[in-house]
Amino acid sequence: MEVKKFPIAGLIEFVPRVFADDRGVFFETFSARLMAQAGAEIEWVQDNQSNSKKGVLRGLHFQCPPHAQAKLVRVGQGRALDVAVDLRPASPTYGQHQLVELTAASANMLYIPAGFAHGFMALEDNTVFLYKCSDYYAPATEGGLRWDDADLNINWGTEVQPLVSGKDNELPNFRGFVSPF
Ligand SMILES: Cc1cn([C@H]2C[C@H](O)[C@@H](COP(=O)(O)OP(=O)(O)O[C@H]3O[C@@H](C)C(=O)[C@@H](O)[C@H]3O)O2)c(=O)[nH]c1=O
Repeated sequence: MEVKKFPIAGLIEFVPRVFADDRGVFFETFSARLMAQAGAEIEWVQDNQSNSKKGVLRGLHFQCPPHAQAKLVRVGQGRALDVAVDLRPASPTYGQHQLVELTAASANMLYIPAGFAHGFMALEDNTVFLYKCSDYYAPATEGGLRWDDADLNINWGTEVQPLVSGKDNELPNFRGFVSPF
């Protein structure tokens, strides 16, 4: 498993070794030992899956303390453009984001610590998005930011208007945002 780090501290990409043979492929999707070695010793409590059409954009989401969530995200089918926005007030990269393309073919995964907003856009029909969370769903603590916020300035790489939920269309902008982290 290859481990990659980013300019935003705490984000880690894991790229498993994919073993192919006549039957198909095999790869590891999670290793607690490896994550601990990479500096992310997390107790996961919930696994989620969403299936999306091409152009669906979910985000930017987080849960506030005391139910903040670290996430380990990957794509089981299709491709997604994933984004993590640093909302840790003490971080030198506060307000900055990292884009990572997640593909079923490469089986890559992104570890996102608590203190980030997270979102993704499906790049293909039938994109299956799979992720582990370090805390349970707690809707009363949900927060978010607009995916197309001018200050965050995320390049989603599409001219087409993404398909966004009504809830996500109501999310606030980054200007005036007070981080709960
Ligand atoms: C997130 C979540 C949703 N739900 C329910 C609530 C709602 O009726 C339905 C759809 O919820 P949402 O519209 O919030 O789903 P979605 O927009 O896919 O939300 C997800 O987006 C990505 C980007 C994340 O990072 C996740 O943490 C999560 O916020 O599923 C749960 O039961 N458990 C959960 O953990």
